[in-house]
Amino acid sequence: MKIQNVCCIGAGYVGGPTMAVLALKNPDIKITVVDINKVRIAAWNDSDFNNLPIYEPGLKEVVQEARGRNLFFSTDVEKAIDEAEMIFISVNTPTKTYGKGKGMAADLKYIELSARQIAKVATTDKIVVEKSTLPVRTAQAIKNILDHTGNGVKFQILSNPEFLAEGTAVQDLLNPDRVLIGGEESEDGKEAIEALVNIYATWISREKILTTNVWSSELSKLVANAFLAQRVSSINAISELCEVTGADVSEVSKAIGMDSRIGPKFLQASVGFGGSCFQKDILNLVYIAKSYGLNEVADYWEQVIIMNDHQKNRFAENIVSKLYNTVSGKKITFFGWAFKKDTNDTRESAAIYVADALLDEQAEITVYDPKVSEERIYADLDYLNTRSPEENRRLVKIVNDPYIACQNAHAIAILTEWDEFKEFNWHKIYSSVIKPAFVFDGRKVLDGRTMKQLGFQYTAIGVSIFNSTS
Ligand SMILES: NC(=O)C1=CN([C@@H]2O[C@H](COP(=O)(O)OP(=O)(O)OC[C@H]3O[C@@H](n4cnc5c(N)ncnc54)[C@H](O)[C@@H]3O)[C@@H](O)[C@H]2O)C=CC1
Ligand SMILES: O=C(O)[C@H]1O[C@H](OP(=O)(O)OP(=O)(O)OC[C@H]2O[C@@H](n3ccc(=O)[nH]c3=O)[C@H](O)[C@@H]2O)[C@H](O)[C@@H](O)[C@@H]1O
Repeated sequence: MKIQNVCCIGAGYVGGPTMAVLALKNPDIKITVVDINKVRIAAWNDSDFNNLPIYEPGLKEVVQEARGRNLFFSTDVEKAIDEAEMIFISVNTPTKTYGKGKGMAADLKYIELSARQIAKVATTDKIVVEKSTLPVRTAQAIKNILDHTGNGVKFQILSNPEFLAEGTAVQDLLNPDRVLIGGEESEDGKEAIEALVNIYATWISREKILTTNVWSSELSKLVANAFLAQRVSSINAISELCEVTGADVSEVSKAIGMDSRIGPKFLQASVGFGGSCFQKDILNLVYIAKSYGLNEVADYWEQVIIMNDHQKNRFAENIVSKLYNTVSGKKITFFGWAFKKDTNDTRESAAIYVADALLDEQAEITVYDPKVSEERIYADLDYLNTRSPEENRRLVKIVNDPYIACQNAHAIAILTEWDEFKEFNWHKIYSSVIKPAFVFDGRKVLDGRTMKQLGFQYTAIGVSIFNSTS
């Protein structure tokens, strides 16, 4: 089966870049990405490619080439569904904030709405592809909704989870470790799988395209994120031990990572992992395990989140204790607000929680982040509901110049590992801050020895206070 018309519901961090690359590599397939968010669609269609709603290195160039040729962004959801032979569902699946499973389970209301909309509009047979990250067995629910439309249309459901990481989305899409496609084991199922394999095979070698049953595919996505987050929590747990024993966590990471069975990636100690998915997907995994009565399994994975919360808290506590047990009325400069470098995404960023803890202690915070907007930072703080929006605006200032951000600061905290922080004129910064000049490096981006030579009281995650050389 040769697919000629594809629709993707959801023009977010996954739908936008994924479909842009699919369109780039399949110029003969018409791909329409739809969203109910008019502002987002307008930004995808902006004549200035610098105004795309998502910042990802290389994305602008891909959209520039494909948009208007075979890639389209639209708010006309029904038309795009009707015309498509294959429909990707790439809507958000946040943690539930109400009712049963609150704070743990995935909220599938946007998935259900998408399925209902497909059921309502479809007049020809469709392949529906789960691109969003979903609890295992969601395909069953989608199939139930679709199969009860009563209009004779046949649907095949595939699971095709996305493994891209933000900041490297385009590279990850162009050169993925693997593509995973789960489908029904029937003849129709196999045909649907093959149709999707063919789309990816235009640029990815077939050995990297893995096909499984639907449930393995759905579950593998949750498990992949859980394993990755577990590595971060594991090394972060060790970072605390390093701080009290004189070991240096970077040296430990290197030493263990050289064992080919462990490997060097994802062993970077930090102020805690953020991002829209790690926490949400592990909580979802925990919820699923509990719902099957697998309490030990649930407890095991929950510990990854507990450790991550602890890491964020202790970073904030350390700042307070080093600043003579009070930050009340003191200016703390944050370098970085995004959850990692090279993205403007701030969802679940450690910076939000560290800021909240310091604001509780009556600190005044000035933020510099090269990509995150002022509105976003205030929205993140307002969302917590810890204090009024007016209070957040009074206590938190956002500036575009890192040197102005540091003037008269009592401490500088590094929350995101932006490369440019290494290139700053730290000598100039030293002269403008209040002494002793404290720097708390939550990402280990700076060279400890140089910082100390410049006169800073420099503390980094996972480095012992007794170890003055690193
Ligand atoms: N952000 C990431 O790096 C990754 C995310 N994922 C998964 O992909 C899914 C999507 O994530 P993001 O793209 O980050 O979310 P997002 O929030 O950036 O985008 C989702 C979009 O779907 C739209 N939407 C919701 N309901 C709709 C409907 N009924 N009709 C039309 N549009 C609708 C929203 O307006 C929004 O623009 C989630 O399940 C997430 O877990 C998977 C891999 C990576
Ligand atoms: O499902 C998802 O949303 C995606 O989640 C992660 O991607 P992402 O969250 O974009 O970014 P990561 O590079 O995984 O980083 C996540 C967080 O962990 C932190 N991290 C990562 C690695 C590390 O060694 N140390 C560390 O603290 C990062 O700073 C960041 O806050 C996964 O890497 C992707 O494979 C997956 O598709």
